[in-house]
Amino acid sequence: MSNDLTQDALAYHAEPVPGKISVELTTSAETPQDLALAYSPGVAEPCRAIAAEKDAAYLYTGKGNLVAVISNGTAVLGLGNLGPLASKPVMEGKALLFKRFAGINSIDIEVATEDAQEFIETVQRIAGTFGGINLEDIKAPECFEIESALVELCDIPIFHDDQHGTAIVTAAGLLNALEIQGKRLQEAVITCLGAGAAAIACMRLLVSMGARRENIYMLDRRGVIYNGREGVNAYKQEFANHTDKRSLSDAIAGADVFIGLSGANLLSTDMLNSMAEKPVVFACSNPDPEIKPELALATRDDLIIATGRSDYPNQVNNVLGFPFIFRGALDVRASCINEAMKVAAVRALCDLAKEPVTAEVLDVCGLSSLEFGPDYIIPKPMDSRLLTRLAPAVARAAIASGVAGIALPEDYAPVV
Ligand SMILES: NC(=O)C1=CN([C@@H]2O[C@H](COP(=O)(O)OP(=O)(O)OC[C@H]3O[C@@H](n4cnc5c(N)ncnc54)[C@H](OP(=O)(O)O)[C@@H]3O)[C@@H](O)[C@H]2O)C=CC1
Ligand SMILES: CC(=O)C(=O)O
Ligand SMILES: [Mg+2]
Repeated sequence: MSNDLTQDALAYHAEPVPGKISVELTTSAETPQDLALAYSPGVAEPCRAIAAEKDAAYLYTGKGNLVAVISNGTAVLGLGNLGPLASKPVMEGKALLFKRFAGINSIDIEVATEDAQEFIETVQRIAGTFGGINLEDIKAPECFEIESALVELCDIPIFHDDQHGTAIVTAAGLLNALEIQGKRLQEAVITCLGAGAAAIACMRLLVSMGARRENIYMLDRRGVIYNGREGVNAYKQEFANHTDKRSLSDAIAGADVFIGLSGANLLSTDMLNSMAEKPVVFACSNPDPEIKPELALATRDDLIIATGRSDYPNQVNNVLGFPFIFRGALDVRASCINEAMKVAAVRALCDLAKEPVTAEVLDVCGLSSLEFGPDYIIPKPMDSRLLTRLAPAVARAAIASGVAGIALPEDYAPVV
């Protein structure tokens, strides 16, 4: 890679052919006999079988290993409302990650509407084609209504990645970072900048895992969300606090944890200096974090910092979650991705980070050594054990919580 990220990134997306994904055949289509099976007349047989029993679609079509990545482009990374077409590189990117890390076929679909009901109806009508649906980069608060409606309407997993993928990876990274800093989630004071899809879901999961609701200060563009503030939607209201803190400077003074799910360069060095000793800073806005790691580390040396990016240590990004969570869910034909499955993924991620890093990962990262500690709180996306640890943990949790459609084979070993 040269020093010109813009040129490199555009060239990467343009060559060898435009985009990042393609469709391949899985069976022979070379002879008239092949075509007589693949198309007319043979194709009528699986059609009849599926018409008689819909689960036959899992036997005779690609449905069971196909996930749609669906967006309307209203919250593209931290870039804002770029619209559906401009979100396509991100959605193709998610499809790439599904295939690369979990062997899941994935197609991006960009829906041209900002109306929640229109979006729901569009997705509901095409949902049966897929084994699961990954909603992506849909802004809050519409994303909450969209996801819960589709969960009710569809019998396949519907998963808003920016909510739950992010929450799972953030919770895992935070539990490990706090352990290294000698702190406990139950006592940690958490300042969360951002009150959208990712922030609300992250704070909800942290509370369900032991964080104290009253120790969380959530902020949006207008500052701290406090009891009695006007114009606060129901989702933000869940995190309204009894407090006279109003600004980020007020809310971050003395905090143990900063979680940024907002926008670029919003955390100043003065704010960082005002945090408690041994703080944890997750500056997770993409592509540009709330504070650059080099600036944060130059400001104080007792912190642990993570970002959402691949080019710094400690990548707290939903890529560590969604491919493997869907792999586990698809492999047992789960009807949804529930809390038990999410918590199983958090635990598996936490545990994997404490195991020795493999030579394969060190090699691909260009490192000679790496171990659990301030610069390694969470596994690297290239760690092939993510698949073999997270997918079975999620699949078993689906079975134990009664949402699996089929049993897991005893010798289950997911491969890409
Ligand atoms: N690392 C990771 O894995 C992930 C990172 N993210 C990042 O999180 C961010 C938010 O994404 P998402 O939740 O999907 O988007 P949403 O549009 O749903 O939410 C954005 C939130 O950020 C707040 N915000 C934006 N700018 C500021 C600001 N200057 N000061 C304070 N708050 C601000 C908004 O405030 P208001 O409500 O007032 O408009 C809103 O609450 C993005 O940068 C995204 O890249 C998201 C998912 C995964
Ligand atoms: C990583 C991701 O999904 C986001 O930043 O929106
Ligand atoms: Mg996203």
